[in-house]
Amino acid sequence: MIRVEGISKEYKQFARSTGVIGSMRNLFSREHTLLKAVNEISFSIEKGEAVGYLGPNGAGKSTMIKMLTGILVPTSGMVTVNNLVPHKHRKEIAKKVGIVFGQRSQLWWDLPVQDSFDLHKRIYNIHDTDYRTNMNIFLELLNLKEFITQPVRQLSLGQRMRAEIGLALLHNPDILFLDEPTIGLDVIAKDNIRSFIKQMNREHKVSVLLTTHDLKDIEEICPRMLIVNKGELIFDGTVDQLKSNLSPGKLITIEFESNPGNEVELANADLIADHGIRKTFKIDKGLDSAIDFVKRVSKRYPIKDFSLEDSDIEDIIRMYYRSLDNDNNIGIANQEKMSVI
Ligand SMILES: Nc1ncnc2c1ncn2[C@@H]1O[C@H](COP(=O)(O)OP(=O)(O)OP(=O)(O)O)[C@@H](O)[C@H]1O
Repeated sequence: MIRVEGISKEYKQFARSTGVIGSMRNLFSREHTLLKAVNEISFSIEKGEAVGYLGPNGAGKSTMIKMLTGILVPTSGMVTVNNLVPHKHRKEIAKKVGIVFGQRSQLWWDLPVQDSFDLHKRIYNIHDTDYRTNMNIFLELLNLKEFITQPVRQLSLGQRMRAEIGLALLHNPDILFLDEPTIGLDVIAKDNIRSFIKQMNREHKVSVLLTTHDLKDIEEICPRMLIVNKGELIFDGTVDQLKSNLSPGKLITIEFESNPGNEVELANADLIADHGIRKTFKIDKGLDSAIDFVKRVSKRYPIKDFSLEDSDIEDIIRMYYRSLDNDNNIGIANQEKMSVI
């Protein structure tokens, strides 16, 4: 469905001098440097997949979405969406994809929301039956009925985003590109948007490619994620793979029958919180060693209860991004690069 082969995008970045003399100089000299915003990236996305596209600021995410939707022309490499080259077949591609840019609107600002949907129907030549079916779905699931007659400029951010997503899906596209769809939304609005996107993906088989800084978006919607850094693809795998490869460990909280003091056997574990009979340990490896640890401890000290916690995905990604900054990607990032890509 989406094929990206060795795609790169270079931007010319012009050096601009400041001050009056500098401004005069800018008129005549156009010195520039080349920035590789996307550097030889390859991946493919199959029908019905939901993929998160993740990376620190400036990693090249929006640039990739713009190339996939035909807004930008790649400097080199091949990209096809439904076997079409996006920048050469913009009209045909537009019929097959829906696009939502969190920071930009596709709705008509001064018109009631309904008018944007009616205009979209005409532009995309949507059949009356399809239009009615989809409008009914969106009125209910996105709760558009709450504000469908209001001008777009009067909508809250959450309402506007619901309308944007409905509009992007009105012509039954095969693929939905979302560039930071939950940016600036409150927790409830984010939840609503996520469950709607998930439903469209799972039930209607709309493929989804989503860029975001909110890892909950990825966790909720996308079983697979691609991570980019400085234009390069550095991870392609599932959220669970990333978690198990990078997880700093599991936390085990044990409630003892009585306080065992400092004598608890600590092999393979760090004591990170000590509240007498309740102690929390961090285990470096996976689930097996955590259970082994509990078994071992329980043989020597009577245990009332215990609980296991995974590291939060936010912690894992934070650690991953930090490792990218260190030692030119030596360490976790490179191990990951080798083991997953
Ligand atoms: N039109 C442009 N001209 C020159 N440089 C650009 C242009 N657009 C983007 N860039 C540069 O390309 C790099 C990648 O930008 P891009 O917007 O794709 O990153 P991003 O991952 O979407 O970032 P963010 O998470 O901050 O939105 C950045 O260094 C940016 O400054």
